[in-house]
Amino acid sequence: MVQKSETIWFDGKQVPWDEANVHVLTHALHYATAVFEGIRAYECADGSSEVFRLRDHMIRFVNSAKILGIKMPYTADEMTEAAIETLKRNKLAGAYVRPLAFVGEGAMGVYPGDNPTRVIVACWPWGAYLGEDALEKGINVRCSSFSRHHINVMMVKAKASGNYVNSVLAKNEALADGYDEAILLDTTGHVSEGTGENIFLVRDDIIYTPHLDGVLGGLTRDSIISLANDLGYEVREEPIARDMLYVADEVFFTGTAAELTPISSVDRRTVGTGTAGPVAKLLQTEFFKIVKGENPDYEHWLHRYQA
Ligand SMILES: Cc1[nH+]cc(COP(=O)(O)O)c(CN[C@@H](CCC(=O)O)C(=O)O)c1O
Repeated sequence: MVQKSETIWFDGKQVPWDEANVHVLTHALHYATAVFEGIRAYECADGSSEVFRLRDHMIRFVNSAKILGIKMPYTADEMTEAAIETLKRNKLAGAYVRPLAFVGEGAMGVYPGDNPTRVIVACWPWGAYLGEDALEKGINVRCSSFSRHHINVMMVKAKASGNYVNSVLAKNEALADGYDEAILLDTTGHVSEGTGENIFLVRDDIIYTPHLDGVLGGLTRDSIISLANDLGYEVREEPIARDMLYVADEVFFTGTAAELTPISSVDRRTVGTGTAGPVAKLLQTEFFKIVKGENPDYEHWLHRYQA
């Protein structure tokens, strides 16, 4: 259950959590005409807080609406301020931040007509996305029987609510089969991404990740690629066949909610030694130093605030 905070930013106003409601004939409830973001705020060692790559997330948020043709009444800068206002109003030093823009009530039917776009920002504490042990010990995953969207069926660069029906189907199947998470292949059978994460593998100290064509342009993926390059690793963005995962030295997920989560087995095949490998551990350690404001080289990624 989500741990409630006091208020939610709703169309420009702070509204009590339990009063942030909509009508059941809200267009987006029926037709998934909605886009969202997942952002994390972290409490830093010096007592301040920061929101990781906040403006980059809000640029993606506005672009997601543009891709879906949903009118967006606020700019990325206005949404950036709305997130900070809501974190401070709720005195949250660390939190998960969820902006959502959705087509409201009015006309029904596939065409949303001139129904209004409603926009919210909700913030709440959210710990380890895939379980407390996951970050340390890794998780067991399966390749899903569901393919990731073809890039001309769903617009995967948009963080669109409708894209997540595919994720829910894959996640439900994986959990029902005794796994922690699913990896989705694309319609050509190449490795795509997780239900809510990007994916990386390591082989002979070279890091591989699927190219951006068919996956959400993850900001954690982007950050880890920059960090890996800065640490001297070669990162190759290229098509990856499923069995490359089976013989990899390391495999791991990245995402705002998942942060950097090692994968210990794929389709019941142990990855490397079955625990977090040295490259994943190094990147995870350095990533957490960055998001907690302990590495000044990456200060430009941090939007500081005082809860
Ligand atoms: C499909 C997908 N791919 C990659 C990513 C990683 O993107 P980024 O967060 O910018 O590094 C996410 C984020 N998934 C968000 C939603 C999770 C949820 O269950 O809701 C998140 O991690 O916040 C995805 O949903």
